[in-house]
Amino acid sequence: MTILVEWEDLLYRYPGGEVVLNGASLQLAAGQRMVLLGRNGSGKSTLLRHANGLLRPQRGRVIVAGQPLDYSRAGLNVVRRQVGLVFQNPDDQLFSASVAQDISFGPMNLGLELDEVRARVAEAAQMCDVADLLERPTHALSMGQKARVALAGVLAMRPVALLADEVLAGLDPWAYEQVVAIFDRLVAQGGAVLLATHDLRLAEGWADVVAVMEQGRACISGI
Ligand SMILES: Nc1ncnc2c1ncn2[C@@H]1O[C@H](COP(=O)(O)OP(=O)(O)OP(=O)(O)O)[C@@H](O)[C@H]1O
Repeated sequence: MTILVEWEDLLYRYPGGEVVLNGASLQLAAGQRMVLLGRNGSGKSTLLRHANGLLRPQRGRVIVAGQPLDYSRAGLNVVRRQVGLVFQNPDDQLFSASVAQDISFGPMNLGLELDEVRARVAEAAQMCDVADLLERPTHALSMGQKARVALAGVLAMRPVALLADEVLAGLDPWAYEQVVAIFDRLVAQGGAVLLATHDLRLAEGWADVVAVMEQGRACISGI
């Protein structure tokens, strides 16, 4: 079993806040569909934000594709190609004027050729069904459209592990099924998907592994 992302005994306290992660350990393996459950404020997003170095633990370590995270700019560039993180609130993820610019932001930052960037943007936009929105300003989208654009921006980086925070919450049933199919495709290609969610349907019907955040730790659940 190839472990793509490993959280090892993390301790994390937000500046001036309380301890959120306290001995949190979890492994996400290639080919896994994992759901992370837990009450509001239990630390699910905080755990996810450690996987690509957005947060740095005060104790413990994060290992991606066998390498402990390197928090230098170059190191974070490498890890952000491997681990894609979709935020809970798409407004935290969308910055550019247009949808096309937003989806191309990540691939442009990788320094890819323009043709390659265009191909990736077209592919990701088509997968997420936002191809007809490419010229639209991001601020003029509905929440469900924003969520799909944010996902397209992450997919355009072609991550091997995709971590998403409540990404399915605001989607209509049709878009929901479509996004689940995108996750399944990534898993079938040897990647892994971890969804932080309150959606028990996903835990019961979709996940291979269900983890629960409680008291600063992630426990693998039997359900
Ligand atoms: N930027 C921040 N600064 C200080 N405290 C924070 C910050 N972000 C989150 N917290 C606190 O850390 C704790 C864990 O938050 P987190 O967002 O990780 O939980 P969650 O399990 O994802 O919650 P939800 O299900 O509501 O999305 C909460 O008590 C929250 O108030």
